[in-house]
Amino acid sequence: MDRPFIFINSAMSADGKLSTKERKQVKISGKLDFERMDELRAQADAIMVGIGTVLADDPSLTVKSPERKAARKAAGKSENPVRIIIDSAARTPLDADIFKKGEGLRIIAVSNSAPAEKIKSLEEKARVIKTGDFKVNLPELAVLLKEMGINTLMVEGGATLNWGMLSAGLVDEVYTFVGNLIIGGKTAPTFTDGEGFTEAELLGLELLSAEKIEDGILLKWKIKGKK
Ligand SMILES: NC(=O)c1ccc[n+]([C@@H]2O[C@H](COP(=O)([O-])OP(=O)(O)OC[C@H]3O[C@@H](n4cnc5c(N)ncnc54)[C@H](O)[C@@H]3O)[C@@H](O)[C@H]2O)c1
Ligand SMILES: Nc1nc(=O)c(N)c(NC[C@H](O)[C@H](O)[C@H](O)COP(=O)(O)O)[nH]1
Repeated sequence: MDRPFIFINSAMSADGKLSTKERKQVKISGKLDFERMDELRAQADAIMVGIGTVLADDPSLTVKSPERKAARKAAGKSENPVRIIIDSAARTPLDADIFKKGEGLRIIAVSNSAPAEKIKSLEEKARVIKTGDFKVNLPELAVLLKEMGINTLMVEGGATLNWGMLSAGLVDEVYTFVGNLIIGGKTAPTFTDGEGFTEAELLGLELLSAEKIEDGILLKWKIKGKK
């Protein structure tokens, strides 16, 4: 399948959570890891999050550093990568920060069962791509994104989208910043939620690097496929 190089970059607590049991955003990264994330964003052709993240965090998904934005412009690119929301039912709020902040193309991926009137209102703010009957068909979307010239795609989460991408075999590398805190909670989102693999489907990884950053550790993994 001709698709972009796809990596996930998320921050999780030492006990593997992405946020609290109320899905409240937690500042897990320190200054240096946010800097690292900003650099990853600036180097990426596109950034992708799920609608759950948009509804919980209202992220702008913009590049923060003026130097990085200038470097992108000097290279003839938009100051921000393409920003993509995976949103089966077209629930993205029209006043979401992602529409208000920064220049650059926004893409909302919806399923074929999304309400027509919601799609119509989103089309004034973003390019809407319809794929999948009830939930977004991620493999099909990946091929479309590659055809659009997106060669490097950064997935920032959340928990369910990470599952969707990993279980579809669409992820090449995973970068997890493990922060120095415990969040706990049976219902708190983890790095990978969703249905979960059976013993026969476990996903094998190759450790690429482990690096201490401030009080946390950055683990970089290459996906090897079924263990
Ligand atoms: N710490 C971090 O790095 C980080 C990063 C992002 C999000 N978060 C946290 O994660 C939580 C959000 O995670 P979440 O799991 O609720 O939502 P999510 O952001 O993973 O969005 C998942 C939603 O995307 C949609 N979707 C459509 N097609 C899909 C498919 N094929 N596969 C998977 N999803 C599909 C569905 O509506 C699904 O519910 C928030 O609390 C947020 O703060 C943390
Ligand atoms: N790398 C990272 N470390 C964290 O500690 C944390 N909570 C997130 N969460 C990711 C989520 O997408 C955030 O909501 C955006 O990172 C908000 O920042 P922006 O407005 O997008 O710049 N990501």
